[in-house]
Amino acid sequence: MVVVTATQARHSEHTQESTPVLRFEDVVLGFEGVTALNGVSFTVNQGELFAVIGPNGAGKTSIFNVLSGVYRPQRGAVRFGGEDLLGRRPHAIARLGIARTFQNIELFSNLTVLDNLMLGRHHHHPYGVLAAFAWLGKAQRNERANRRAVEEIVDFLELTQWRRFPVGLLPYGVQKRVELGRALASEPKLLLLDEPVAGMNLEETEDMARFILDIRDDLGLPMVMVEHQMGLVMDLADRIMVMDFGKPIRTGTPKDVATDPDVVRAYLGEEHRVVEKP
Ligand SMILES: Nc1ncnc2c1ncn2[C@@H]1O[C@H](COP(=O)(O)OP(=O)(O)OP(=O)(O)O)[C@@H](O)[C@H]1O
Repeated sequence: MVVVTATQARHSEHTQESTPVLRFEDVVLGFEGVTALNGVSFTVNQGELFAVIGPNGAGKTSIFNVLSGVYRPQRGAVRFGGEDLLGRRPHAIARLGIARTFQNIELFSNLTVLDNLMLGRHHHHPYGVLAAFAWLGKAQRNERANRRAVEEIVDFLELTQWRRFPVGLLPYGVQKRVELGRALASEPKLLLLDEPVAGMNLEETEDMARFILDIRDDLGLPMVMVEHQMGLVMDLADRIMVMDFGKPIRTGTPKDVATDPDVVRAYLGEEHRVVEKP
């Protein structure tokens, strides 16, 4: 079972102490004359929501592109579980259990919600086409298991009323939720959220925030989130890494980061000082 019956431990305050699932070590990535990442290191712990923030061009998307195998850095190491990710192609990294959502929705707009989610499970078809003919019974059982898993995700993300609608007809916020569901459908071990609330209105943002917290708290799934909306990051993240010009300038809890003078100066600007919550 995928989502609801998953037996992962609920999120606890111990995330900081557990063994990291992801290690990004001294990564350097350059493009003809531009250094996108200049010695970036961080770890993500089991069950942790780790956010990356920074101004435009700071290197946030480059981190995601390295993690998902789109870019290969010139230096450094990236380890996920026991595996070295560098040099692996995107589909091989996806197979290891890293799923990603995109800034711009990447779904099949003329297919239904259910069909888009089924496509998210393509790693879970253990039989090739020929084998499926030979072992039709097993393939059918497999198909039924995939359908059950997809229905659990529909339920978890409250998509029931839209499940048979073509995705292209749905409100933007719901489409972003379907994209999140597609990423969950692959049963990832790490989820990368690329600006999950970009372009959303307040209600859609609040819904998405709730689902992100449910994923962390109910499924214990570690996440890396890039997001511009400072309030959301401060509210949701366990730890935040603040990037500037390809380098982390501070990594810590929202409180640590919000009160760090370098962060306030370099990124937020004095006039945008984050007011600490009581
Ligand atoms: N494929 C590429 N070719 C050349 N330069 C690139 C490429 N990808 C990123 N860069 C450069 O690397 C730097 C970091 O870019 P990146 O997209 O990672 O920043 P970002 O923090 O995600 O910015 P934004 O918030 O605008 O998305 C920028 O100077 C960018 O122009």
